[in-house]
Amino acid sequence: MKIAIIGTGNLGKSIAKGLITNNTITSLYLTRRHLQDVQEFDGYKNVVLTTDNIEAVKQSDILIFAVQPAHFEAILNTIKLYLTEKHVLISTITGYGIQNIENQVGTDRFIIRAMPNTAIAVGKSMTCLCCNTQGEKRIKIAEAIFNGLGHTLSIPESQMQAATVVCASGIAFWMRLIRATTQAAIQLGFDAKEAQELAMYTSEGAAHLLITNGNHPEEEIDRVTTPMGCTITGLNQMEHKGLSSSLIQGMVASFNKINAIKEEQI
Ligand SMILES: NC(=O)C1=CN([C@@H]2O[C@H](COP(=O)(O)OP(=O)(O)OC[C@H]3O[C@@H](n4cnc5c(N)ncnc54)[C@H](O)[C@@H]3O)[C@@H](O)[C@H]2O)C=CC1
Ligand SMILES: O=C(O)[C@@H]1CCC=N1
Repeated sequence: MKIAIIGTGNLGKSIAKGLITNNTITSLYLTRRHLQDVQEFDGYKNVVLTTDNIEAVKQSDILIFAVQPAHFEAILNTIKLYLTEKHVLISTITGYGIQNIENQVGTDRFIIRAMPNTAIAVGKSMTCLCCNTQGEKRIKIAEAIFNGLGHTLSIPESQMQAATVVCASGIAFWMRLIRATTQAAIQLGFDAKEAQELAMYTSEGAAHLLITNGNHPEEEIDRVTTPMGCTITGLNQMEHKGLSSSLIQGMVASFNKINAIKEEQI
């Protein structure tokens, strides 16, 4: 596949790492305004670093846009004259709807919105996908790319904002939970390195139990909570302090912030 990542910042670099590691690229153009910030990709076979978005578009079939929302419109304006029937446009941009993209480049383009997360760098992204009518003819290509770098789910565009919170911001939320677990483990007597090891692999195990067994979390919790035991004592104390409630409220606040970002764009 001939892929370009337009805007190789935090997410773009993560996608590039994933693509290079799983070796699905024929060529990979990485664009950024200042190339010194993407030097880590210099020297990889078939990877081209450039500040020239038009050149990247001309040389690629699949265009993955990973710029900040405020920069997207200007970039689409710059490249739209160079789009041909071969191009599949994949936007990872938060709060920027398909209709906005169509307004820039036309309804006859293959347009897909993808919401991956930074775990794409290690092939473990949960990526939600949606597309315009034309994009349905190319959605299999997007699924192939993102299934190679984790797990995908096709959703209606109306759920994309929620997917951004749950999946993309979700990496940060889970990191904070893992950090808090690490801090507790240190207080309980482990050194910092061991504490993080315990937190990381325990959270991995919990997720894998659900992925493998397909159970509801409470079913797995029931297997751990000995009556009058330490687990239920800890869990109940966490709920008294608002663990579930604060997570839910945080995620709803995050969701509402995307509406504010959208309004700033108008
Ligand atoms: N960071 C994340 O975990 C996720 C981010 N997103 C979305 O992806 C987009 C990018 O996010 P980040 O990577 O965090 O932002 P970022 O700011 O780290 O990266 C954007 C990059 O685009 C570059 N850029 C700006 N104008 C350019 C131009 N004209 N030509 C080439 N490059 C240009 C910037 O120099 C910057 O390196 C945003 O729209 C964000 O909402 C979506 C899912 C996850
Ligand atoms: O924080 C943000 O706004 C972006 C979108 C999801 C992850 N990073």
